[in-house]
Amino acid sequence: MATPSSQPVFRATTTAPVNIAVIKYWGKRDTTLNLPTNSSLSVTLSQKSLRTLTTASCSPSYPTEDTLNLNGRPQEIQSSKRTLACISSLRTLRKSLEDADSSLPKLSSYPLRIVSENNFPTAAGLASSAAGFAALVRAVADLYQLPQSPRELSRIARQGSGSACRSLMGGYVAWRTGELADGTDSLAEEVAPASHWPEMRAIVLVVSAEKKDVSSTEGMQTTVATSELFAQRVSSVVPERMTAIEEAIRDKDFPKFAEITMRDSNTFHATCLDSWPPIFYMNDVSRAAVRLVHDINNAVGRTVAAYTYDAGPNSVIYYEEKDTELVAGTIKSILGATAGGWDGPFYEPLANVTSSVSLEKTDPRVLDVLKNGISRVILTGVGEGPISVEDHLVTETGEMVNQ
Ligand SMILES: Nc1ncnc2c1ncn2[C@@H]1O[C@H](COP(=O)(O)OP(=O)(O)OP(=O)(O)O)[C@@H](O)[C@H]1O
Ligand SMILES: C[C@@](O)(CCOP(=O)(O)OP(=O)(O)O)CC(=O)O
Repeated sequence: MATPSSQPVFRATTTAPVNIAVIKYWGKRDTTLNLPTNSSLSVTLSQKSLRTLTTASCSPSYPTEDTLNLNGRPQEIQSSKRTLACISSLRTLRKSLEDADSSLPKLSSYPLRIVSENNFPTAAGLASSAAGFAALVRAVADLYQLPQSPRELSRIARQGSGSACRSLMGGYVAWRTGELADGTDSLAEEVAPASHWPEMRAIVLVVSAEKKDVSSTEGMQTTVATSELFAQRVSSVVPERMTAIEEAIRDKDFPKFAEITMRDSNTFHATCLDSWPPIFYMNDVSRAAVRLVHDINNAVGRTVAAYTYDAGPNSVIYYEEKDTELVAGTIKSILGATAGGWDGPFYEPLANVTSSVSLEKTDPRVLDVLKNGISRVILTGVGEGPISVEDHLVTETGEMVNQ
């Protein structure tokens, strides 16, 4: 795939983070535009542990079709309406810049070569689509030197995967459902930067890195069509929780943040169970982690930990740095220091942690299920949005860098 050196190759590379919602997006009111039935709110996680790296490049010398290579494998993007929708919106914005300034190179007319890698399992409930589409949109927008803000770009990333619109920003991010039929007001916005509440930590208990049975897209449509609980979630439960959790974030009120987070995860999974046929994302290991978190909070006498589950069995447990020993230390005492492959940017401080909460009231079977069921533990925390880097996955002459 060598490119003649006389032809220029334009490149831009970015990293993008995953985000884990504390008020869940579940349900679409428009499947083509990918518009949600309710607002949602997430915490962007540090890219020191989980991140997508994407290079967008274009050249007049590339073969005619746009291409995307993910983790070393060519993807069928011509049949991926979502990827095509993102690329087409970005190209239209570039074209209008070129129409207004004839001195600009005609990048919008060149084929794109996009190369991406996720440093964690794809399609396994670790929000790869969120980081992946956010990185794709940010990288192409940078390549095209678009002036649009992350908020404006979130409208485009949303078409790739709803949750991706929240990964264009760091910290605490809301995706407002919007009211307009064309979706122009359905955008993500930063509620607070990571620096407002940098003490927020997250421990990810990887229960399964397998591809899940029911995709989020399919699962949420079944829920919208069949769950009787769902209407109430959308009309009153989520709007009240959005207001309350934004107050909790503003006041850095962890117990309030934690209760809303756990309740919203539970309500979301209740609507899955109430779907017809029912959808199960949590399993015995997930439920054991729920029990553990409640036991830790009871033993400590205040709420120090909050679980949440996406469309899969993996637990994400939020806590504040000051409670690292009580939360991460206790989990380490159950799983062992090395069992489960602990890693992440916040692991080092845990190396010497010995104290933990007494779990004498916890059913020993819960501890066994956790010990046997968790394959990996990632210690991370709130982090920044996409970062522009020079670590290109496409060479100056347009070839893919060997990964
Ligand atoms: N780096 C990437 N670049 C472009 N697209 C990606 C990238 N990573 C993932 N995707 C897209 O996202 C899809 C996976 O999304 P899916 O929602 O099934 O899983 P997930 O996001 O890992 O899990 P969940 O949404 O439940 O947390 C992939 O099949 C691919 O189409
Ligand atoms: C449970 C969730 O993680 C669902 C995420 O759904 P997706 O964003 O993956 O769905 P699509 O828009 O169909 O791609 C909750 C959340 O992240 O808010």
